[in-house]
Amino acid sequence: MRVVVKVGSAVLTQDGNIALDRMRSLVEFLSELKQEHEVILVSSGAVAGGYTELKLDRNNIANKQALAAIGQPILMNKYANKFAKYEILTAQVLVTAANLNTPSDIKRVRATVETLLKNSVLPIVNENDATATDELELGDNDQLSAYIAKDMQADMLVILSDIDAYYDSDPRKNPEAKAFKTVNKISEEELHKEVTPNNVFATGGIVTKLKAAEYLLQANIDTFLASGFDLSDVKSFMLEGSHKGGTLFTCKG
Ligand SMILES: Nc1ncnc2c1ncn2[C@@H]1O[C@H](COP(=O)(O)OP(=O)(O)O)[C@@H](O)[C@H]1O
Ligand SMILES: N[C@@H](CCC(=O)OP(=O)(O)O)C(=O)O
Repeated sequence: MRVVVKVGSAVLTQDGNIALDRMRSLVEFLSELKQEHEVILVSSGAVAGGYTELKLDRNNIANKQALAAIGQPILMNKYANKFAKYEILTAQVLVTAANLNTPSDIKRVRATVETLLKNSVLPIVNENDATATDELELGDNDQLSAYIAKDMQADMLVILSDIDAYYDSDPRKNPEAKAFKTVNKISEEELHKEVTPNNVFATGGIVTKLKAAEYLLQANIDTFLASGFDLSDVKSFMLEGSHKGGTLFTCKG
């Protein structure tokens, strides 16, 4: 199986710093996953990583792009060091919308990624925020990870978030909210919900995760949404084949 794993800014940062313990747990999990599957990581956190070093006003687009330029190598350096402990070589793949536009653009990115995977290297993908012409052209990394999953011909997308599942209403506002275990269909109404990200560096909230899952449902690719804080559900699902927590978006069954 080829698996794309997406991790959000909220998971990778804590109290204005990169959350090293969480990153360590993530790297440990991905190293295990990589023993059984081909793995592509889509990691957010460039802007948040930049902000740990330089407190520029994040409401200004040029500042945000500059923060991403500062933060991206910091993030990659941390990943490279942590994966080296498992003797895994990492590679940075930065893309903009233009790289995923036409079949021949996509083919070129895929050739790079295929070569990395064939050589057992872990591709770490992010948007090239520093040079994107519109503000974060692709919108956010939930949707970027869905494009990557489809364009790189992956079998599955895993989204690791600051929330452990998709609920019938925002669990931070409604303590009675119930988690969905499996979702086969996403309605238009759900795709147009209010956007309520839970972190200053996060972008899309649950809506962009639903859009990503919907895009992949159309392509017959499953999406599994689980917590990036506590990896026990994603480990059970991906390593032991046991669905305990987390939401599976699938057209099968
Ligand atoms: N129905 C819902 N189910 C789950 N989370 C929801 C729902 N509605 C709103 N949310 C919010 O979406 C947040 C996840 O999005 P976001 O903060 O952008 O995370 P990330 O940084 O992982 O991309 C949750 O923490 C939660 O506050
Ligand atoms: N490319 C940006 C991604 C921002 C973003 O989409 O964040 P998130 O909603 O936490 O996945 C970055 O690396 O900061």
